[in-house]
Amino acid sequence: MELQITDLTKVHRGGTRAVDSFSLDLGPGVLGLLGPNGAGKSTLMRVLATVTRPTSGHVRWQGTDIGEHPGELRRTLGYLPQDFGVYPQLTAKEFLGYLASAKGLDRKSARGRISELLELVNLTDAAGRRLGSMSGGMRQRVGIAQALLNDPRLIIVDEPTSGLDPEERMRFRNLLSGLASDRVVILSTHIVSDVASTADRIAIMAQGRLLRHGTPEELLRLAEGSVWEATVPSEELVGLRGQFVISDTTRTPRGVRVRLLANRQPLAQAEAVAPGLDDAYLLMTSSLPGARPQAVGR
Ligand SMILES: Nc1ncnc2c1ncn2[C@@H]1O[C@H](COP(=O)(O)OP(=O)(O)OP(=O)(O)O)[C@@H](O)[C@H]1O
Repeated sequence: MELQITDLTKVHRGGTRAVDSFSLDLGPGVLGLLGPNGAGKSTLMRVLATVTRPTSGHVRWQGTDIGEHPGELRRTLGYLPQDFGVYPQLTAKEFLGYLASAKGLDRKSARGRISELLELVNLTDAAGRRLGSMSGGMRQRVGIAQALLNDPRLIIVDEPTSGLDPEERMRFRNLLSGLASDRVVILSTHIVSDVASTADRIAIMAQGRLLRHGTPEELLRLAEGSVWEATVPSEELVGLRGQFVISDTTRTPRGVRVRLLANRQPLAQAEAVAPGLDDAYLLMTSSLPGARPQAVGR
């Protein structure tokens, strides 16, 4: 099972180069696609899901070029777009039934599959509830159920945890990683904690380009030696922000505990600490022209 993305570029009408010479090969497992808002993640997901065509480059699924044969991938694709629209008047079961028939499943196998999926996403008891009356988290779970109707081998989910509470997020992440042993799962997000625990590999994207790709451990190793902590009087914080990328601050009775990124020891009292993925991500995205590291989610 393999998805090959080769030199992919998408220029939107109006000239925005949302995806810029992006190449990556993927096998089974969860790929966390991380990038700040506007990095081009949704555009890339839409090209991979064959919703929009690239300006140039190729995507191959099991060796077949999906530009020439989109059906090869569509048959085995589960896609949860960022702006997943629902019909508020339909119940979860009716909605899934409607999509199952749109995907060509016959009535009998659709019925069995829908019960299975409602069970998987923990919505069996809410099967008869109208989508309009559900919480954001419940609707997202209906969204993942619809993406799984055709037992896809390639699952693409775009910013799936926005609007979910922490418990729902965790359940959603566990659900996806449980599916990934024999499927290619791509999860795009700007929230590092969404991918920190579940992704087998992480790709960091910014300004349409792939900045880095590797296992979480490989990305952490790149940040080793660049993360420091020091306690400073709170009035020094503003000055430090002007000089360094600050990855975290915590108030303590003795001042502010600051976590910051620097190539060498930034302050006499600073101690080197082990990097987290938040730090690694900040390090890779904060040096970009026009980057606003404070906007990076945690
Ligand atoms: N249909 C479109 N027409 C023109 N420009 C677009 C279109 N869709 C996206 N863009 C632009 O392309 C760039 C990348 O947007 P995209 O939505 O792919 O990024 P993203 O990483 O998914 O960000 P977000 O998390 O905010 O959705 C942005 O500058 C955006 O304004």
